[in-house]
Amino acid sequence: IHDDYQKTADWLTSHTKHRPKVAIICGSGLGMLADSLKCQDAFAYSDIPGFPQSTVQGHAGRLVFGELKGKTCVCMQGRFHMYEGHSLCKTTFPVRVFKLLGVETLIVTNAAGSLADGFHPGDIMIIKDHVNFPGLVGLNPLSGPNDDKFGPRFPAMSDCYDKGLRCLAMDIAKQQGVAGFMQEGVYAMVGGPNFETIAEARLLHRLGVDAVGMSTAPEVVVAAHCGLRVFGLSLITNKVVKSYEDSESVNHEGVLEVGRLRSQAVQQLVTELISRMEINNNIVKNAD
Ligand SMILES: O=P(O)(O)O[C@@H]1C[C@H](O)[C@@H](CO)O1
Ligand code: HPA
Repeated sequence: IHDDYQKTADWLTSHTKHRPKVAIICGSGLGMLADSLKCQDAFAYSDIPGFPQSTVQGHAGRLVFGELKGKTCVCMQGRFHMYEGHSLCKTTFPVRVFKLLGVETLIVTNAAGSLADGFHPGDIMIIKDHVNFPGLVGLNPLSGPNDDKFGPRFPAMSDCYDKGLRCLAMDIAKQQGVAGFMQEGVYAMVGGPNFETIAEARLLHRLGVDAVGMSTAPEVVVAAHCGLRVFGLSLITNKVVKSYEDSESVNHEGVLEVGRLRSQAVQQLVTELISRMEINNNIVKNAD
């Protein structure tokens, strides 16, 4: 299996001069982050050996290499979800490829519905921790024989969202004047693709979940397993309906719409975070 990741990494290394230290996974409607990379090399997922395909609207299906504020990055414009029918190994495949490419920091973004009472659509939540519901019942990308080359059989998950990066992001939000809609909280992954019933929403709320979505946790588990530093952001695109009296209902178009509305704020925050984070960067000259 290690060979499969290595083959993809080798193919990418032979097709771009960029040697990224930071990888970004863009959530629903947040793919524009990739457009701001300079000196781009972009590949359709369908052209990359071993890569799965994106099937969800709002996930373009391109891997973009380039520079952001002088730092070399690789950006997934579109991610893979369990509900698309991919195995968890496939949904997290790019994370191990990034590791083999020399990436040290993974930034994950997603669209999520809020359960916390003080949260509102348009808020940006720094992910402090997650509840991996599929993982709790054995649907875990690390299931099966452990690959010791990536990490240990029983990895700790008690500190998978880097505290230093969380603090830095909050400082940056204050400086950028967007602290008013910044939050920090717990993200829970459910399998999807249906949105939650009211009883499910109430259950999640009681369990202390602040935001719910259908991705991210498996990627972060695989990243933490292989020693990547992780930073995560949820864009709150809707309130999860918790009352039988509430006539509102959520839909994917609405999710994408809030993504468009806040895309610039998310982009500015992530750009500044990358610019200010410490990495052993090695920009390759004359990459075009
Ligand atoms: O890829 P993310 O987690 O941002 O996508 C969310 C969850 C579903 O895929 C979709 C629902 O609108 O957005
Ligand atoms: O309300 C939601 N539930 C699950 N996933 C989501 N992704 C965006 N909004 C939601």
